[in-house]
Amino acid sequence: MDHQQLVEQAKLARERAYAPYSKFPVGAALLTREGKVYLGCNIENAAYSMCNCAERTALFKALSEGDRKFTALAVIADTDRPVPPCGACRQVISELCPNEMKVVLSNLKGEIKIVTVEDLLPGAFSPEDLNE
Ligand SMILES: O=c1ccn([C@H]2C[C@H](O)[C@@H](CO)O2)c(=O)[nH]1
Ligand SMILES: [Zn+2]
Repeated sequence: MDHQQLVEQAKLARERAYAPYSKFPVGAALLTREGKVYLGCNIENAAYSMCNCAERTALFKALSEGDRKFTALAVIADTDRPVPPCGACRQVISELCPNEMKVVLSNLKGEIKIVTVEDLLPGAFSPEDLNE
């Protein structure tokens, strides 16, 4: 599965977004080492702080199904620039995905920006920082 195909999958996921408050649907597609794709959409709630982003939906689906090895993540929204993940997602992505993994940011205009996990959150707080 190439980056463009992963973006197409993210676009499908976006159609399933539950975003009645922001009216800003987002889709994500997470590729595993074995070639499986987990889709994620944002899911909002009338108690606004309970909203979950598309990226974290995809990651949480994957981990809860037993997958932990990922090779790429695509994200898409109707933005002027390829959609930038929020801070919370950057933190979660940085813990669950390898630093050098590619994250394919995109928008409905067909623009794509490819960054690494490390680019998204340089110097992220990580499990190694916990002194146990
Ligand atoms: O990268 C992003 C940015 C925002 N959102 C969601 C959160 C909220 O539901 C809506 C508006 O912020 O978009 C995502 O899912 N991913
Ligand atoms: Zn987010």
